[in-house]
Amino acid sequence: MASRMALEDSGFIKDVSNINYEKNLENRVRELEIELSMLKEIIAKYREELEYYKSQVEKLMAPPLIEATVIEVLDDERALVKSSSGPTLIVRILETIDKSKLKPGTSVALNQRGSTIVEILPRSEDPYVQAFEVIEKPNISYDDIGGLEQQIQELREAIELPLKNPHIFKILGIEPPKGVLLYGPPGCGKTLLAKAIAHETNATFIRLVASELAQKFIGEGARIVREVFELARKKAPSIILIDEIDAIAARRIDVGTSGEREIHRTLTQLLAEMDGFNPLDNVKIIATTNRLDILDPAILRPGRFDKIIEIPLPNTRGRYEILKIHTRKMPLAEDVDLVKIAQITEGATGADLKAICVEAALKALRENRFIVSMEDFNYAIKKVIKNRYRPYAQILSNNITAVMMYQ
Ligand SMILES: Nc1ncnc2c1ncn2[C@@H]1O[C@H](COP(=O)(O)OP(=O)(O)OP(=O)(O)O)[C@@H](O)[C@H]1O
Repeated sequence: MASRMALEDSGFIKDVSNINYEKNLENRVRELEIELSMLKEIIAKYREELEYYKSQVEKLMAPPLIEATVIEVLDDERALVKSSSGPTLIVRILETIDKSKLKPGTSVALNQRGSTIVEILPRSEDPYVQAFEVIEKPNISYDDIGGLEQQIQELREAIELPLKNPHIFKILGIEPPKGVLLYGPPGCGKTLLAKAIAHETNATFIRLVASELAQKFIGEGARIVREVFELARKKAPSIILIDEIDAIAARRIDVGTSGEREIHRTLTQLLAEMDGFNPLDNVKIIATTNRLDILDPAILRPGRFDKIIEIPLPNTRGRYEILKIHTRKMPLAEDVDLVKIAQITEGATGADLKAICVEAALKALRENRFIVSMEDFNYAIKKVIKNRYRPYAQILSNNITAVMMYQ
């Protein structure tokens, strides 16, 4: 007891409790600092959330924008558009818009006054863009087409010559065909030919898939056909490609259902558009079909699709030419014999031959080789045949004899 009193007198005990007290305080300060920084983080998070909700409210309160489709970009500041409400307008382009993305057919949003393009809409939201595709100048040339020399010649006479030298037809007093119908099995180069013709004539290429008009754009077919011809005239010289025309132009026994009536309206509009322009205008129409036999004779009348060209399955020489094109940039091993491949792929379409080349190259790549061998091609032929055809491959020792049949 006496010693404690002595310690107290000396101030030692007081010092010890002071030290503890200060330590406690320091700890508390540290705790509070941690709490403070946590609270700051929480506040920042709430601020962020608040900003987000504010922007959402602003968006909800903003006036609606107007949807439109670009017809033509006039210069850096202005474009011609067709607004979804009907009229064709010349509008300004907001400075922040990436002008390289504005093309005929691009779907855009106009501000509420309909005076300025303020946004480029994603492709999938635009029914027009899905309904037809516009390519200013396709980069396919005649060199990219294997075989089909005679068909190319006929197309050049029917389309390229009147587009490039209309006066020749005037001098001779004859009318070139307005429309050309290409028919034959799928994947043999019909679309490719149409694109090549557009390329060689520097024409705008507008592709309309008729089956989509009939299935996806119900109730809009006739309007879309009208718009396509309007656009083609504005962008002339132009080539309109109507793929799978049988979807809207098949012979019909009766047009009873509303769907049938709608398809008939689309066809009527197409025929009216074709009848309405001069054969020497700068707009040409190419249609394709796999089913010539089911077409309504009305579309084959003079002044409509009065030139019919068959695009058949390629023969051996055609297959060789197509293989040469699709292996043009491929490093081939010495044992690769394209003539042999052409001989054993009877019945293959151009699309099949392309698939065989791609498949062979992929096999080499999978095996870390940068050179494609005959073995890769043999594998690819079997694979493509197996995927697309019924059992037609007979493997005879090291040789493959593939007999392909068009389904
Ligand atoms: N004669 C050919 N020369 C080179 N490649 C070809 C040829 N035919 C087809 N191909 C290849 O096959 C692909 C498909 O051909 P394309 O789209 O022109 O066929 P299509 O006859 O229009 O078929 P579909 O009737 O299905 O539309 C082409 O992109 C091309 O790579």
